[in-house]
Amino acid sequence: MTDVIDGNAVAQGIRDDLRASIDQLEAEDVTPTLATVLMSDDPASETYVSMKQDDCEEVGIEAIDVEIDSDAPAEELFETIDELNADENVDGILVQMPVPEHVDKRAVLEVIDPEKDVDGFHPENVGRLVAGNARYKPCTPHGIQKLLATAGVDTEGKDAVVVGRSDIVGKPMANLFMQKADGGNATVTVCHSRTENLAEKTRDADIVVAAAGVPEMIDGSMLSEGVVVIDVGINRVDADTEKGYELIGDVEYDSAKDKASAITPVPGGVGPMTRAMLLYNTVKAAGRQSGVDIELP
Ligand SMILES: Nc1nc2c(c(=O)[nH]1)N[C@@H](CN(C=O)c1ccc(C(=O)N[C@@H](CCC(=O)O)C(=O)O)cc1)CN2
Repeated sequence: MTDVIDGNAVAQGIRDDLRASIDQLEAEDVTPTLATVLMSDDPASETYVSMKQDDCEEVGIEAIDVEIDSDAPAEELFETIDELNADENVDGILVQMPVPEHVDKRAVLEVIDPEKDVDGFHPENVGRLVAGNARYKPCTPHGIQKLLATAGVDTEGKDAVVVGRSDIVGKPMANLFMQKADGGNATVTVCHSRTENLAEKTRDADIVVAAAGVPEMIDGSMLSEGVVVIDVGINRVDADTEKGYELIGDVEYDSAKDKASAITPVPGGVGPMTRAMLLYNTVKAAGRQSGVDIELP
């Protein structure tokens, strides 16, 4: 029997558990506050930001919603970040990615105050993560570690193959898997668009994290019996549905499920965990910046 890992349920558990930490902050008159900044007309990005706002409301995090025209000058975004950096009431700042092409993404990540960088994308936070002393773990790979732990998958000594080398998922995931820490101690292979014989690599894996953004690029023929499959892909493809599209992962679900001991679905797998770990980082940021010593789940 394949364990279909229910990301919605695990994420709900994290949101419920975070209530106790938020209560600890509230007892000291601290309301954790997250500012989301959206500079995009991409419908998927709009959906994610709106879901993040709703999640904040559910758990008692104050959410500030900043929207900037996608064709506004880049300076408008930089000025907004400066203001949010200076605002003592703001604990966390999230600039939804991707930003428009005329905006220098790396410069954006560098101007966010590292203490407020709840995405964990600032170079200082990336460096701390690689050094094994993370301030804020990036939300998606952190969420995947939580999913694996909840599903009882021990990564120690396992062969983990990460397909995709993005700054948001692939690179931090590979780093976390290789660390001498819980959720790490794996032997890690990172595959990408120039990898030759991908199927040979994925067939050797105990754990496959598919994060390439290519619909159904990994199917059952590329996997070994008993593998754990984590599907990060959330691809909108045209379909005859009410919304006009359906969500497809980077994994061909049915054939992969036949091989897997555990697998995440799309939707309802990694996506909700990305959002839950953003709340976690925001509460952590509020604790750090207020000096209130909170316990985190
Ligand atoms: N600043 C950031 N930008 C982006 C990040 C990030 O971590 N920080 N990650 C991705 C996308 N992402 C976060 O914003 C994200 C993706 C998916 C979901 C989600 O909840 N998906 C649902 C389905 C939602 C739907 O109906 O479309 C699911 O999988 O069940 C949340 C966040 C890029 N940008």
